[in-house]
Amino acid sequence: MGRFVIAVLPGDGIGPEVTAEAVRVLEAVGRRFGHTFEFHEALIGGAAIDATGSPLPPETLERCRRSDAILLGAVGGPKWDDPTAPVRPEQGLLGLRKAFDLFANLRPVRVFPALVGATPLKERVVRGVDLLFVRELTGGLYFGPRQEAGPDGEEAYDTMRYTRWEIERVVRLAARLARGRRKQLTSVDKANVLAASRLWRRVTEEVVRREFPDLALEHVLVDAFAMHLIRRPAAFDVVVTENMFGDILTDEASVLAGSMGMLPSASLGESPPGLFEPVHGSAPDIAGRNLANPIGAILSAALMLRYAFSLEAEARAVEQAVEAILEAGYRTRDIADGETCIVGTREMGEAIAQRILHCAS
Ligand SMILES: NC(=O)C1=CN([C@@H]2O[C@H](COP(=O)(O)OP(=O)(O)OC[C@H]3O[C@@H](n4cnc5c(N)ncnc54)[C@H](O)[C@@H]3O)[C@@H](O)[C@H]2O)C=CC1
Ligand SMILES: CC(C)CC(=O)C(=O)O
Ligand SMILES: [Mg+2]
Repeated sequence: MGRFVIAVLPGDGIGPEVTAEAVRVLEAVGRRFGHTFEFHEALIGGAAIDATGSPLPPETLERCRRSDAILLGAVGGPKWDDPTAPVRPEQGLLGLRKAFDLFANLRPVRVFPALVGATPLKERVVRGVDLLFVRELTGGLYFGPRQEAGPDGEEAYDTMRYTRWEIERVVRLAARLARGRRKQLTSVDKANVLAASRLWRRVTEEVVRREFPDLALEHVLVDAFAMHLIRRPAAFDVVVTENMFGDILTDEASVLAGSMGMLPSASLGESPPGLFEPVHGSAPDIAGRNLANPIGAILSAALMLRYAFSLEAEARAVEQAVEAILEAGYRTRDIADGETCIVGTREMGEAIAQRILHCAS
């Protein structure tokens, strides 16, 4: 019977709506398995800018530091989109990832059998897809030197910079995960053009051939991979790639799973706390209307149980509850195909929580 402290950072837009459902599900897990989860809310993103002027206030960092894991919703929205503003909501999230050195972002993409019909792709393409993206999260273009605008405002740049050490540690983690799966590792880069990608490919090749000779390793250029991902997704197992490529490819991969609202993520460093958040953003177009799909956030809570607390049976109970509720026909609007029961964010969370509480296995 464990006791775990969780920092909850709801953020903006649909963030508070989906994190509330992930908390509801964790509470159900606590009741069913006899654990105590202690939740402490803190501000991040636009909500934090409004309240304190900073997208990542020191109190939030301190709260996270004193927690075993962090559950986050999403940040950003039109209210804070002024390009001349001195601070932006996204800086809060990037700052949090950097502060805890969360260099590996695990983004599993699984197609639930009940949702095969929810994607515009052919059934034979998506059935059985089970991918794990490992996205480097604290380097590359999102963290390299940048110039917002030159003196005349007519020039700007961002820099993709990687060191051997940054590549080695994320590739090792991806390779270890591949070992526990189908032993297939795909590294995605743009080595025909980018120097950082050539280093990425060289280091990946060395690490995997030397330390993981049992894995099948292939290198694929990112533009072609974007095409393979929707033509033959079942051909891949673990995909490791740099920060921005991973960001873009996983939004694309959400089409396989049926919706942006379906994908979870776990951001891990060498030590706790890890950060657990859905892949999607703050979805201002549907915020505040009980329309958001909370499954990405709920599956992120499952990843928290697995990776932060080593509670594998509990993680599986959440994943099985999601699967069962989808099989039973529950659908939020984004995954509805016309024949199933359309429910709101809260009803979907409640159904999954009830399933966890009342299902024996
Ligand atoms: N991790 C984060 O906090 C992220 C934040 N953002 C921010 O979010 C804001 C909106 O960005 P967008 O480009 O619109 O991306 P988005 O991911 O918020 O939304 C893209 C589309 O997917 C839909 N969608 C997203 N999550 C959904 C859910 N749970 N259920 C049902 N539908 C869902 C939205 O309604 C929208 O049509 C921006 O301010 C952006 O900077 C974007 C990506 C990640
Ligand atoms: C800083 C985030 C807004 C970047 C992003 O889209 C993501 O991590 O998914
Ligand atoms: Mg993204």
